[in-house]
Amino acid sequence: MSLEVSRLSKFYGTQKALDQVSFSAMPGRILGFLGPNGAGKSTTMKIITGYLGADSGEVKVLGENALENPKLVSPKIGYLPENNPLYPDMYIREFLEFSAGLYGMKASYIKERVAELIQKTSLFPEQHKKIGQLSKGYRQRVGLARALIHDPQVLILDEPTTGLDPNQLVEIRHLIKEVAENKTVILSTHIMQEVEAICQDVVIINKGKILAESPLSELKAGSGQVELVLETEEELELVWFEKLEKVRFGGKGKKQLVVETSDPTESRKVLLHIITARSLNLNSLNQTTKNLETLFREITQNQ
Ligand SMILES: Nc1ncnc2c1ncn2[C@@H]1O[C@H](COP(=O)(O)OP(=O)(O)OP(=O)(O)O)[C@@H](O)[C@H]1O
Repeated sequence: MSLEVSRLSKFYGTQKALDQVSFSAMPGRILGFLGPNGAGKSTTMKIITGYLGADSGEVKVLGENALENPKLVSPKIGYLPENNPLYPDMYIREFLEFSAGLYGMKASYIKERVAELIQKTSLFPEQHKKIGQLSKGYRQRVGLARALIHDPQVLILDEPTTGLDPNQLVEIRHLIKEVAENKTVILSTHIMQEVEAICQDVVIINKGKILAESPLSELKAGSGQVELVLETEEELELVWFEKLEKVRFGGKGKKQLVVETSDPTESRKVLLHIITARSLNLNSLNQTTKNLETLFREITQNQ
């Protein structure tokens, strides 16, 4: 484990923002930190990165106690905060050189490192612009380059793709995936597709409490539930399928039925029996695992 968060609690006044939060992250993997608005994601990230104190609990980064030794730990962490604070009047190169200087890097190495990161984050075409003149996607690249400048082993990214257009979104995700190799990455997001696209592990937080922590594949498989999606030529009625427990119409309306089941073989038999008995024309019958969005809604709404 390169990052271990244990029983972290945090109050803002009388409001408990974090309640015994524990989870861990491993090198070479991207952990999706998922939660609705106000769940406690940014608060957790600010505590890990030393920007905020905790009321109780422990954070260990590469074996070091981050809350007790922030100066020792902060060089090991790269942080892209939610609002990506940058200096709009600075030029990209100037800003990155300035940031590198804050880590006490040698002047002779700074230029080389900045050039390397400009290349890596594809900032090259915009490199002569001031930060204030950049599009949001390019500003995120600068934020990422800034977070990576000291080659940290742990990377904390707070909603790195919020507000990006679909093309920028794909590019930034690709970039995160690329820079994540050999690092431990925690990425907070509301976007389930993002987690499905680039994360191997998932932690779900709601109202300051951890509700799930698992590899993504296990979370999806472990629900034990699959969905059968049936499409017919004719409109259907839910009462015909009352033998099956969880049945609803799908997104396509009354010609599409979704059956949630832990026994797909038996449910498929029942469905086909009804189709035959009612002489309906079957267009398709497919099986899918539950997507993360459905699981997330179930996990957070059952709290
Ligand atoms: N500085 C603060 N003072 C008082 N309350 C705060 C402060 N920062 C956060 N909170 C509250 O703590 C809770 C957790 O907030 P936090 O920003 O950590 O959630 P989040 O999961 O990052 O939300 P979002 O996805 O909306 O960014 C919220 O109820 C929020 O209003």
